[in-house]
Amino acid sequence: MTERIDHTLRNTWTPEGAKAAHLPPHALRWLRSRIGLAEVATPVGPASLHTVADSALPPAALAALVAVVGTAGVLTDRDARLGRSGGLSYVDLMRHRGGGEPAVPDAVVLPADPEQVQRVLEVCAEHGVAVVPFGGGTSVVGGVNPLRGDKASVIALDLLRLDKLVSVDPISHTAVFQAGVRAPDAERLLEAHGFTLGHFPQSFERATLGGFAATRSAGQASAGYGRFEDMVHALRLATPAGELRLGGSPASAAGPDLKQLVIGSEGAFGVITELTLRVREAPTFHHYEGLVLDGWERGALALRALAQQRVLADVTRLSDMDETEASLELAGGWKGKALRAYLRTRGVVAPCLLILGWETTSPRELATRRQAALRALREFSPVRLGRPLGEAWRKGRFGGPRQRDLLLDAGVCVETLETATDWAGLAALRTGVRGALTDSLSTAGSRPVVMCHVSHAYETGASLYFTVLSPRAEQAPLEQWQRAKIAACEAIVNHAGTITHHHAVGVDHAPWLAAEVGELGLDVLRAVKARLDPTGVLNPGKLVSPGERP
Ligand SMILES: Cc1cc2nc3c(=O)[nH]c(=O)nc-3n(C[C@H](O)[C@H](O)[C@H](O)COP(=O)(O)OP(=O)(O)OC[C@H]3O[C@@H](n4cnc5c(N)ncnc54)[C@H](O)[C@@H]3O)c2cc1C
Repeated sequence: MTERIDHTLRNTWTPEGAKAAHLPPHALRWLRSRIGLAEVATPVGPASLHTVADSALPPAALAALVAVVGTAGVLTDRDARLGRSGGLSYVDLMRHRGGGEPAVPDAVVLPADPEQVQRVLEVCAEHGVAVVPFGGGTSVVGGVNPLRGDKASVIALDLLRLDKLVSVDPISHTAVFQAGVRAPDAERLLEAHGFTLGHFPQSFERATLGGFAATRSAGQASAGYGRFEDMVHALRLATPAGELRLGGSPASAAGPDLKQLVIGSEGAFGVITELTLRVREAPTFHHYEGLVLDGWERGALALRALAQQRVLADVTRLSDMDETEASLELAGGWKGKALRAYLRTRGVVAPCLLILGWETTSPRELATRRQAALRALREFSPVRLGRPLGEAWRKGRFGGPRQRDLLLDAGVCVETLETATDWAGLAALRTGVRGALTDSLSTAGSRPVVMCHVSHAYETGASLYFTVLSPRAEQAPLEQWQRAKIAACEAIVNHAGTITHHHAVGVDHAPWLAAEVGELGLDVLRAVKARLDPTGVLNPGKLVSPGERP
């Protein structure tokens, strides 16, 4: 058995909270002058402040669930339920800082294997109990909100006991995992066999393999290892209508790929219980370095060249000027100042940081790939800053959520959103979303910083990932962000962006899904759900239950 996540931690990333990160005094000064941040502290409130209603699970349903998973497998205590009260978006986190009461499930059910998951779903369908599959609970789109839909009660179906590596096939380079395995545990378990999955999203420390598959996740090294859907060789899906076992061939022409229909179904079609994943030989050579390009337009051209010449590094990440400035200010001190001075001497007026990272099993492969990438970049005149900057990025690659806790404590409205489009439309999409966020969050006394980076580049286009820092409104802080998010979503669909490149649809993006797949497309998804989940118990309000566009 592997290490378990503390799900009762719903208000900070780690038990240490803001103490796990460091914001130097000059960074706070920079924030005050750049966004007009006032001195407000909004600490995490104690869990005891929340009102948690008694469990509404009917006694007959409770007894039937206990019969499947045992008494220890059904938790109805306050802390366990409050611990599955939502994901980890800004809005979720603010609910623990006096921003309103979180919705709480009526029970937490902990099946121990795929067969128990199947039987739990059958019990819930029979008793009309809504089911929210719960992996790492890191959703930032309301994916694990315990909504009841038209049911009187709801359980969080927590997969934490499905934590086993079932088998490894060193010949085919595949590994079978239960769906509740956390990403760091998966890497540890594979390391013993000389393999890696290579999936490193920023939520790596807490998220699970089942959650990655259910949301079509993309890790920081997606250029090298692919997105999560590229890694899924086969899967098992428990549904109220029975079990689906899909995939298993390296490729197939047997009709549309049903496995891909399940990947990204966000718990609305069934519960992924087991995944056969493609694994790769664990790298023995790592090389990360930093470069600077002058201006976003030149940076985007450089990325396109790398992608279309098929010489992307495994990690390829371009920050725009605002993100480069903020990274230097929030981390930098004298080093940041020195770097800026050096870049000025090199004639760079709009520094955009490019991180390139290679992970290989031979030094020769590393050298060949690196040289090919640097050759492709030459015409864009990058300033090479060497390995220390690249290695510093690698070291801090999972630090964002810790720094977020600290910024939340300091009264900052800090949130991210993401999209993608083709290269031809990328500049307009970025301008449109930046404009929407800036207009929505600007007030007489303050203006937000809207930062952007590309961390996933493809031959045909790229993702855009926005991070917003704004002074938190004293009145109605949740509405402040929700207005900005709506404005950004409208800008995304109006500029032909996808409503989500890797965070998934959940509750938050559901009103815009029709703009992407059309009403007929939505009907197709609803028809699939109706066949697999005829009584509609699975994850109500997510993916295929869109409200009106606000
Ligand atoms: C700080 C932070 C950084 C993040 N960075 C990234 C990133 O770099 N890349 C990225 O892709 N995402 C990122 N995310 C989003 C999130 O981590 C991903 O969506 C992740 O895939 C969710 O995994 P999880 O195990 O936490 O799933 P959960 O949050 O528990 O669930 C997500 C959705 O999937 C469903 N679900 C979970 N498990 C199953 C299952 N076994 N079967 C069926 N449905 C299931 C849930 O009901 C829910 O709808 C980030 C989130 C945070 C908070």
